[in-house]
Amino acid sequence: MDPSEALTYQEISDLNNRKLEIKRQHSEYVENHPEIKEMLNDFMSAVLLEKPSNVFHFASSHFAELSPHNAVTQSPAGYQPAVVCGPSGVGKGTLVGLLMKSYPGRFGFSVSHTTRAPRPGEEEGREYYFTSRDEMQQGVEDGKFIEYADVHGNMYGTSFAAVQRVREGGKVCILDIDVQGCKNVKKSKLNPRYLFIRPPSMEALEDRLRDRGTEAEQDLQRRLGNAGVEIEYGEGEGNFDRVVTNEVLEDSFAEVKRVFEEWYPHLKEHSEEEGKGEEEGRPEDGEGEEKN
Ligand SMILES: Nc1ncnc2c1ncn2[C@@H]1O[C@H](COP(=O)(O)OP(=O)(O)OP(=O)(O)O)[C@@H](O)[C@H]1O
Repeated sequence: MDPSEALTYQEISDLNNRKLEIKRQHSEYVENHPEIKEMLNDFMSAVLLEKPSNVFHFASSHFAELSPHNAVTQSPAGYQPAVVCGPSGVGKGTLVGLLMKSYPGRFGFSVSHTTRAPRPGEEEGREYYFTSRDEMQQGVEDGKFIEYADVHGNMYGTSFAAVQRVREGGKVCILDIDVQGCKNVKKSKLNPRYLFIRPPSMEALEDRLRDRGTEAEQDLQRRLGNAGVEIEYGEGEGNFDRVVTNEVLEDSFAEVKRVFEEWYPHLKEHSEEEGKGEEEGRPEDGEGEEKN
């Protein structure tokens, strides 16, 4: 080789650094997307089970089931669910409530399972599916839950079947969840759309939580303490399909509507006027019961 073509020490070192940086970015991406390994493992298991003669054909139908295009065009499984995630107090519930009002009958919430006893007035399958700890643990072991948590000695969780029921009703199932729940959803096979709502600043977030007045000081501090890493995760490359900053509510809601109409074009056919009075109910969590 012509010595003039050889790389300088500096160039080699730059190349090595670039290689390390790319490797780091790849690992970070894979770590933030546990569904990749899950998907590949699933594919491998399906191949070994079926032993197809044409692996290319088999792969194309196996992965076609996961494609967002298939999911949003109304397949027998219904519309692809949507995760709305963000730190506590950012305005997820407010924005989701406005969405439901704007598109009556188009969205639904899944009914969670819980091991706590029903309260007076609560109905099986309306507020919750009430179950025993043994039964719920068995369900978790059998992979029936998308996500679950143990809160103050009771288990709560979202089952695949509950989301499926909303989809079968022809509605888009919305999962209004925190970052921890979102990470669990990512480990599951649900394959939803992911929207992250971020606050314009930590000060604005604190003001909102204080003005809402639903948490004691210690709980409020805990929520604010978690918000920093949650926002960092929300802004992380490739972690969410879309990120919306909730500053002026009117503007952020207009943006959220644009995102949803892009994801679910059938929403454009529906106006607020059409379904007046047909407001969508969210299963109430019950007073003082806080799962995050
Ligand atoms: N753009 C906004 N500007 C000012 N206040 C807002 C805005 N959006 C929501 N809020 C207010 O902030 C408070 C928190 O909103 P909300 O309860 O919807 O948050 P959240 O993200 O659902 O919280 P959590 O996860 O704790 O349920 C509410 O009092 C709401 O009215």
